[in-house]
Amino acid sequence: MKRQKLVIAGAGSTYTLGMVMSLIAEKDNFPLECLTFYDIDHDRQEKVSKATEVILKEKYPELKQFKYTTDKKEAFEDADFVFVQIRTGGLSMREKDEKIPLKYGVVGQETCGPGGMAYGMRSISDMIELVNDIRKYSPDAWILNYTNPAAIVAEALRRVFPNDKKILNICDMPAAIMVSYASILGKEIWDLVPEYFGLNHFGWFTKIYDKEGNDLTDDIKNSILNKGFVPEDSEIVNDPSWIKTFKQVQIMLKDFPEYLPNTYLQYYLYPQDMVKKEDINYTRANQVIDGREKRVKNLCNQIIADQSTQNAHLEVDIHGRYMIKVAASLAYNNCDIYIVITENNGIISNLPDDAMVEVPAMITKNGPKPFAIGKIPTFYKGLLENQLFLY
Ligand SMILES: NC(=O)c1ccc[n+]([C@@H]2O[C@H](COP(=O)([O-])OP(=O)(O)OC[C@H]3O[C@@H](n4cnc5c(N)ncnc54)[C@H](O)[C@@H]3O)[C@@H](O)[C@H]2O)c1
Ligand SMILES: O=P(O)(O)OC[C@H]1O[C@H](O[C@H]2[C@H](O)[C@@H](O)[C@@H](O)O[C@@H]2CO)[C@H](O)[C@@H](O)[C@@H]1O
Ligand SMILES: [Mn+2]
Repeated sequence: MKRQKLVIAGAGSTYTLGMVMSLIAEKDNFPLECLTFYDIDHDRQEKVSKATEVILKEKYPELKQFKYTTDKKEAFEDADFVFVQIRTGGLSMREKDEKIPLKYGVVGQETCGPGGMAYGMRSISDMIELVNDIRKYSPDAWILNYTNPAAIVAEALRRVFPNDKKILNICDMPAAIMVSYASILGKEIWDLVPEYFGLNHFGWFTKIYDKEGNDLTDDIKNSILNKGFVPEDSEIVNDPSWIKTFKQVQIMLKDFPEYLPNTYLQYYLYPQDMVKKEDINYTRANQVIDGREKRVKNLCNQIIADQSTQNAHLEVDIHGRYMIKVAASLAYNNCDIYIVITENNGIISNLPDDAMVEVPAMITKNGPKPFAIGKIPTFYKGLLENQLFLY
């Protein structure tokens, strides 16, 4: 099995430690030769990197090299994979994306509505620059992108790099939802096979099967309708905001019983309720700044001070694991099925060919091979087109 040269761009991210723990958990499936961190913010990246050095020394001694840099050439030369997770403008701009629309009684959310559009406008130029930089030094590397708003970023990258077939945008939300389905069913997420269609943060599960082909959709629906729905992934299981969001899935399913909704549909189906629930003086950005960002910083400080992970609560999460599983399937032609964002090209036959849709695909070394979905019902087509025509 060829060992991979991986770069993480935006390595000062709050998600990097989870990604590192997931790389360790997946080392047999996606073995690394070297790992390089790249970020434009030296100090932010250095803290995460110093902690990562300790973690890797303990848990990944076979890794040949780990380094971190703000130099593009040093970062991107000779890479096999680049995982991208940047946030242009940082969490302080996220705060504005959320608070300004709320001031006008409109949904204030980082990937939906005016805030999502503003974040999109910021992300696009950095992402285009980053892809050009990566391509200068590694024309053949796979670029797997998590940077939000993934729907808008995917659309921009499709337009600017139409011939680059090694850029793949993904989102962890369908996978995080499937972790909760798996828990309902007493199974592992990797035992489930989804049927799903939509745009990023705007889609529906139409079926969930097990690997033997048994249809488990009604079991999941009945459980949600009768017992509610809760997050189960380690990163969000105890987070009050995510608990509230998952709870809303029961209401969505009661009101729209045909398919199982992505959690983000709450902002589109109940915008005024969402606005009412928000505190304009303390939005999600504030919660993340005071929560995940501080927690990760403290975790890094603890590991660096101890030069050990013995007092650190480190967890593997679905966010990290999902991207690595997709990467492994691309690298080794595993032909696993994952939900990814890809050009429609007839997959949803009554949506435009050039739409960037989120659908299940077989992930091969030649890229994602999405499965045909055919015509979607008018209601969903209308909702999706409303979004598409905004772009
Ligand atoms: N697609 C998904 O489902 C998904 C899931 C989780 C997070 N995300 C996205 O991942 C990104 C990171 O989230 P976070 O909360 O950890 O943010 P963060 O602010 O903690 O980290 C982002 C890092 O990116 C760096 N950065 C900013 N611009 C850069 C550039 N041009 N080049 C290199 N580095 C740059 C920052 O310095 C920072 O260290 C965000 O875009 C977020 O929306 C996406
Ligand atoms: O409000 P945040 O910053 O906590 O989350 C925003 C992101 O939410 C989704 O990602 C979840 C993910 O689904 C879950 O598995 C876990 O890893 O937590 C993430 C959030 O913390 C969404 O898919 C992303 O696009 C958002 O960035
Ligand atoms: Mn997402």
